[in-house]
Amino acid sequence: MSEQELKALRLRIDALDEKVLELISERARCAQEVARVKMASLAEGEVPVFYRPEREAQVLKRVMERNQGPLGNEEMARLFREIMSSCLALEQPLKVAYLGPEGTFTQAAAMKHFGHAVISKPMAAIDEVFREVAAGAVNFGVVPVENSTEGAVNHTLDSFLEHDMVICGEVELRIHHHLLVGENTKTDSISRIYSHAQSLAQCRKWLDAHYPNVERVAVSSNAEAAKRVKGEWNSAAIAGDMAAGLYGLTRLAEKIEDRPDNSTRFLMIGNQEVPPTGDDKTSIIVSMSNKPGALHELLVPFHDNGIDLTRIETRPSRSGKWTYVFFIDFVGHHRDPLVKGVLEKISQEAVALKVLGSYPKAVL
Ligand SMILES: C=C(O[C@@H]1C=C(C(=O)O)C=C[C@H]1O)C(=O)O
Repeated sequence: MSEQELKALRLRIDALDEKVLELISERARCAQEVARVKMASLAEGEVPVFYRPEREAQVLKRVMERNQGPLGNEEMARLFREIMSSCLALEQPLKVAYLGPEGTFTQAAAMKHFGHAVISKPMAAIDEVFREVAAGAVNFGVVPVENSTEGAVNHTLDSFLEHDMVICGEVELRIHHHLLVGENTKTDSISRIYSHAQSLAQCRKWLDAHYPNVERVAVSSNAEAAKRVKGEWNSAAIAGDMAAGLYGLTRLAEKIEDRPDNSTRFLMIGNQEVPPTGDDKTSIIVSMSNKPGALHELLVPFHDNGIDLTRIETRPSRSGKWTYVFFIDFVGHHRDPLVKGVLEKISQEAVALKVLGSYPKAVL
C-alpha cells in the first residue's frame, strides 16, 4: 500500500473518530437528561434508581440485532457495554462488591456485566459480598453460582438461605486456567500448586497427567494463589489472565482446564426488583415436606405449563437433619401470568417458597 493511500485512510479515520466522539458525548448528555427526569419524577422521600438492568439488556440486544459487521456482535456489544457504563456513571457511579481479591474471575464477571466505570470493592468471602449488599454499603454484589465442569458453588446457594437478596442479573464467563510461576520459581522442582478448590477440580485430569506427585493446596481464590507464588521458589499457581497480569507471572502452560467449554455463571445480587424484558429467567427456593412424590409434585406444574427449567439443585435445608431445599431456575418472569399461576400452584404444596428474583437472560 502506498504512503498516499495510508495517509488518506488515516484522515478518514480521524474524521470518523470526530463524529464518534461527538455522538458519544451527545449520548452522554442524553443520559444526564434521563437522570434529571428521574430525579424530577420522584415522590417525597423516594430514592432514585438510576441503574436499569432491563433497559441495558434491551440496548445491548438491539445493538447485536442491528450490527452488520465487520465487528462481531459480542465485540460490538462489549463496546456499547462500556459506553453505557460510562453514561450511567455520569448519572451515578455504581458501587459493586465482588468475591476478591483483585484479579478473580468474579471481578472479570463484574466488569463484563457492569462495565469498567463502576466503583468495585473486593471482599474476602462470598458471605461478605452478601453482607456488604445487605448493609447497603454497595448497590450490587457479584458471586459465582455454578460451573459447567464442577457444578454448584455451594457457599453461594447457602448464603441465599441466610440473606434476603434479589437477583438482578446473570453473566457467563468462559474460564481459562493457566499454570503460573513467578520469576524466581525453579520450574524443574515445583513441589506445590496453589489454587481455589474449584479450579483445582476443573484441571484435575491435566494435573494428574503432568504433575501427579505435586501437592495441590486449596486457597481462598486463584488470585490469592497467584499472589502467593510471587514470593515462593518451588510453587506454581493455577489462575486466569487477570491474576497473571496483575501479579506479573509467567505462563508455564496455558488453557489447562479439562473441558474446553469450561464456563462459570455469576449472579448480580441487590435489593432492586427488575421489570420484565420479554427474555428473562427466574430463580426460586422451595422446600417441600418429606413425603413420597414431593419432587414430582413440585415439577408437574412447570411441565404442564411448558415452562423450561434451566437448573435444579438440592441443598440441605439447615433447619433439620435430612431435609432439603430445591434451588430452581426457569425461563420467564415472575410477573408473567403463566409463571404466576405455576408459583401459586407450587406454594399450595410447598412448606416454603421464595422468589429470589427475575432478571434478563445474560446478553453477553
Ligand atoms: C439512561 C438511562 O440510565 C442508565 C443508563 C443507560 C444507558 O446509558 O443507556 C441505560 C439504563 C440505565 O442503567 C436510562 O434509564 O435510560
